[in-house]
Amino acid sequence: MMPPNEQESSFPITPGANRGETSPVQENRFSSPNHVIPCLGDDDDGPSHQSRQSSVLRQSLRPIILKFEELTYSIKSQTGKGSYWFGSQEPKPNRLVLNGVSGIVKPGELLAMLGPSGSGKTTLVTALAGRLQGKLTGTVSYNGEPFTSSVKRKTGFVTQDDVLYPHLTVTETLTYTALLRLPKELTRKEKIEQAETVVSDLGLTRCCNSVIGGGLIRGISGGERKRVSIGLEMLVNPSLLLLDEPTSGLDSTTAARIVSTLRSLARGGRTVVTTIHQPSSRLYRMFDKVLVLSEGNPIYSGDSGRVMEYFGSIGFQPGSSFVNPADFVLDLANGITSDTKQYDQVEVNGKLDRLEEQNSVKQSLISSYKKNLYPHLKEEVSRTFPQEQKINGSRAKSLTNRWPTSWWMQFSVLLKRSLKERSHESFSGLRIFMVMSVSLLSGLLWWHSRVSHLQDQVGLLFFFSIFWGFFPLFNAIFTFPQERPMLIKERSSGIYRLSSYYIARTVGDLPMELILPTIFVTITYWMGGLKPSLTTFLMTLMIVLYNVLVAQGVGLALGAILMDAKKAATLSSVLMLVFLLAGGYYIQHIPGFIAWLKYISFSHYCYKLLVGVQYTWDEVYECGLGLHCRVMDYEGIKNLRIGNMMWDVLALAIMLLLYRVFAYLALRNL
Ligand SMILES: Nc1ncnc2c1ncn2[C@@H]1O[C@H](COP(=O)(O)OP(=O)(O)OP(=O)(O)O)[C@@H](O)[C@H]1O
Repeated sequence: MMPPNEQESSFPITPGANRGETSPVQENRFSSPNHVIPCLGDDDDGPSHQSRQSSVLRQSLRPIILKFEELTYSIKSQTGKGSYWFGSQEPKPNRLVLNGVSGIVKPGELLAMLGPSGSGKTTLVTALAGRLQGKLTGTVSYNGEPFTSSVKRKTGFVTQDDVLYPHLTVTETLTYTALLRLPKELTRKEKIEQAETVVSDLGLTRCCNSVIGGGLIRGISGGERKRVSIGLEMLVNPSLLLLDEPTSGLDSTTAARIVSTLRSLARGGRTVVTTIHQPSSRLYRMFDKVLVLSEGNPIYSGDSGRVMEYFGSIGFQPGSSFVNPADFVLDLANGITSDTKQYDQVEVNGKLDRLEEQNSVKQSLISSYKKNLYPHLKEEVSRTFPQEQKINGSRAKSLTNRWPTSWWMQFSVLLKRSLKERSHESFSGLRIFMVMSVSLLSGLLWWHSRVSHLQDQVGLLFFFSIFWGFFPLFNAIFTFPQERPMLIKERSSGIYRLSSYYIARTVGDLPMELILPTIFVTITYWMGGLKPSLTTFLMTLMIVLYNVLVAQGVGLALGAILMDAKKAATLSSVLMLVFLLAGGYYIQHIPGFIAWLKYISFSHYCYKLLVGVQYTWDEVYECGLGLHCRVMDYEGIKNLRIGNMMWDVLALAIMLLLYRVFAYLALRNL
């Protein structure tokens, strides 16, 4: 038996009639405590009184009419033959992914894009969200405007893959985003309340304190994760909501709940567009309009309830009267007209005949669309609606505020979020154990080394420079490749400046990056018998920390430029090996033509500085029985050419700045 709610709204004849039956207030099932979507099957988890007052499912204040006309998008096909360097390269033909797709979606409507896998649904919804890279021809307009930053802020886009931080809880995820996305006119308290409202409206109350999870971390379920993703977009009460396969991988009940939420959001005056793979007939009935794609070509665009009537009118009838309309149109989009007929053909004529017939069915459907549906659609798209003119007035005002919050607010929220998300990593027992054990082991190996064993002592100083070059560099290379999806998602929604993110992200790593070397140097310096002077110890510590910051910058730059942790790790291994060899400890007489390598090695400058502060100019050591030599005349130290140490400090300062600028510029090009 179908629930009464769904019976009432099944198979609308026209979108207008469909909306006429149910006003936004009636449709908003979630404004009633009995209708909140439960979390993990919790049926009595109703929203609070406060959330009912300020529900995110409330009416949208700035409705948007979305129009798209003759959208065409092609990509270069990969032929796989030849390569740039070897053999001749065949010219790559362009492959059409979208071919003349048009449509109109008005506030209050829920449009579903249907089509077989690879038919171009994701490409189309990404284009409508203003995020498609490459050359798109045709026009997309939002109340007659192109995709401006003000439209961007009124648009919510939920991608197929949920991009969420796995270690944050549901509430934390929504609260941090609320603090970043909601305008500065709202107080902190109001923003937090808005996040709480989303938690309760989307039925996430029960799992609000559970971590999101992902990968190997156990967290909330797939359906809950999808609702969190929708909730993140709902925080700003978007006028236009675009979703890519929000129900994929979910059971039918959860999928129905999500589509039902989308319908409620549409009924609140929003324009909602979603792609969907294979909806059940129950889900199909919730859509107002459908757009069916076949290999990038539209074959139907219009009311969901008129699909069967339309295809019947052009000679395509379903095999049985109880067929799910979605299954029927998906078969047609694949060129399959009727199950029985199709399978007979396979057996009798073989694969080639079957493909030919499918192609001819698809061509016939494309021509029928152009002849019967497109002229009406074109006329509707070119018409100007009263709502469009009304909203244009607010454009100038909304364009003046490019960012929802101040730089400082963005920085402080991003810093807190980064510290929270990465606390498990920064303060991981394994990292602390590693540093402690290496420091104790080196302390024991160099136990109370004496100046007379000069080779050993400078070896310890060189070890400081190399170990604290490798370790921070390797930790830093993963930073941006790991963060890439989140950064792209949040930056394309115009939530924050790159500078506030960049500084927050690098500052967030500093406490642990600096605490660990401090512990290490403290233990190893005194155990290793280096100069027992507090000043020399503190200067040694400062130099090591300085080196850590430079190495971190190199790691960040490599990660940001390559955006691939594996490649960056390989490159940094080569780089560190070069720095190790050219650092001035192992090879004292590097051939002139390659001696420049040491000047680009930050470990070389660090090593020079460490030796420079450890020994004074007139310091002597026992270089033979009863013989005393000047430390500075020791072959390994003499070749370092220790002079004015300010030059070494300056060289490191330039590297510190330069590598971080490189990393920033690489992120700008993401
Ligand atoms: N950047 C790209 N590089 C190569 N091929 C692409 C690219 N973008 C899209 N395509 C191709 O374009 C076609 C349409 O892709 P799209 O992801 O839009 O399809 P879809 O209908 O969403 O598929 P699915 O339902 O499986 O997600 C596919 O054949 C895909 O391989």
